Amino acid sequence: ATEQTTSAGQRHVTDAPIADTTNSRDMVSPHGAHQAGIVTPRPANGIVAAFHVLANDAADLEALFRRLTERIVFLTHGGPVPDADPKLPPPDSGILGPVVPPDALTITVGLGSSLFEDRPWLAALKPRVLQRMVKFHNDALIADLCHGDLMLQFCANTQDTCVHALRDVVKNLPGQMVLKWAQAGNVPVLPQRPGAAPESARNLLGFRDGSANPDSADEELMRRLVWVGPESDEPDWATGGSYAAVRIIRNLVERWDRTPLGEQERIMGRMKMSGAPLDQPDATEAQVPDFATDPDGTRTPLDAHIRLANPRTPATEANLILRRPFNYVNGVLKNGQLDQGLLFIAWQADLDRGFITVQKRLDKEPLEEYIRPVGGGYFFALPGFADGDYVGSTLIAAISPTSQTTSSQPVSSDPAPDPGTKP
Ligand SMILES: C=CC1=C(C)c2cc3[nH]c(cc4nc(cc5[nH]c(cc1n2)c(C)c5CCC(=O)O)C(CCC(=O)O)=C4C)c(C)c3C=C
Ligand SMILES: [Fe+2]
Repeated sequence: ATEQTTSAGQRHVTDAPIADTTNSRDMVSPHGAHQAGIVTPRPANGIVAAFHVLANDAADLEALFRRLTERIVFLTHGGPVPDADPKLPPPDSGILGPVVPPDALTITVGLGSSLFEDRPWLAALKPRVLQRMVKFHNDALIADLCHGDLMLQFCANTQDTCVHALRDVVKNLPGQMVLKWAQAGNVPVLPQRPGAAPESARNLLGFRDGSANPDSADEELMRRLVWVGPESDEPDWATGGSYAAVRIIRNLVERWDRTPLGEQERIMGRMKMSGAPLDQPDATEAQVPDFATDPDGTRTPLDAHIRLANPRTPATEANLILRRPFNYVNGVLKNGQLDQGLLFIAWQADLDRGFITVQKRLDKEPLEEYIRPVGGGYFFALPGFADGDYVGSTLIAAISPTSQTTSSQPVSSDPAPDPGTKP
């Protein structure tokens, strides 16, 4: 490294990258009626990590949730790391230095269907439409990249902060959960022109992604589309939660980059550079397409991605989802192809009505030739928690004392007890 002296007389290593600290003091509260990281603004970086949970009874699960909450509260607020004793492993990985910045970090906790199904004392409390993700038409699912008892979504201004938080959780909850898979991603931060409407970030197919997303700042809309409400058919403990559909979707970028621009635009249903809908090509990405006056698909093909995903009929209003994806770049596959894609994350109040219905409409779409879903899962994001409370407390409170008396029995994946012996 070359060194130079700054005007303040300090030595400065010029070829060492210096993290952009402009926004490192941004703090997103982890507390509230809903967990952070769902309708809070999406920062530039994210990681989704899925875990096996080792809890065998309600007390174990409560201890896990309480420990996780402690880490979430510390990491999202930031602060000095504890002093290290040279004779012991350091309490912090040190990646972010002696003071952890909040950096807009959010950590969102979701539960997979296996957590409930594998534990008789939890089974009755499973959210109504929480289910194991099953294969869709174009999926080539890799078992090691799918499902999980518990999912954490980390979002922050920098990837270092997400990595630091993941390492912290893994280190601080040994014996409570074991990492199964993780996928990192980011969205390009575009320079915003002063006074101009914000523009959506681009995905790795080069298109703006997010143009027609429901407005996450519209509380009434989010109440309808994203949050499980008290009037729903869900168990009471789930009020304030939300369903996540996570999909790791490879983009076959070499093939896409050799596809003519006009074909790319017909596949998506939007102009590549501006994001305008094809039926109003001189408009902006904010323009709403008018499919009703184009019933034969002359302007927007009937099988265009946006037309299938959202036909914009009164009936399909119920299927709207809140997308919060990240792009991922994983290097090179064994066959020499670039391993890049979309870490698709969508939030909804009802998984069947939302993601699953939309994905069924997208099955066999022309875009399938250029994408391959390889992983992911469905998770239920726990309701929010107040300062002093812990994430998952409503679920723990709902576990009936009778089921807890049998709770020391092993989970179903362990050998069944000998029927001839008394517990
Ligand atoms: C099942 C849900 C969806 C999956 C999976 C999905 C994958 C996927 N999408 C793109 C690129 C774009 N999608 C766009 C819009 C869009 N996509 C979905 C759903 C899924 N996409 C919806 C509901 C919508 C909104 C439709 C509308 O309301 O008009 C767009 C257009 C811009 C935008 O509105 O965001 C792009 C571009 C890729 C590359 C991809 C898989 C890799
Ligand atoms: Fe899409």
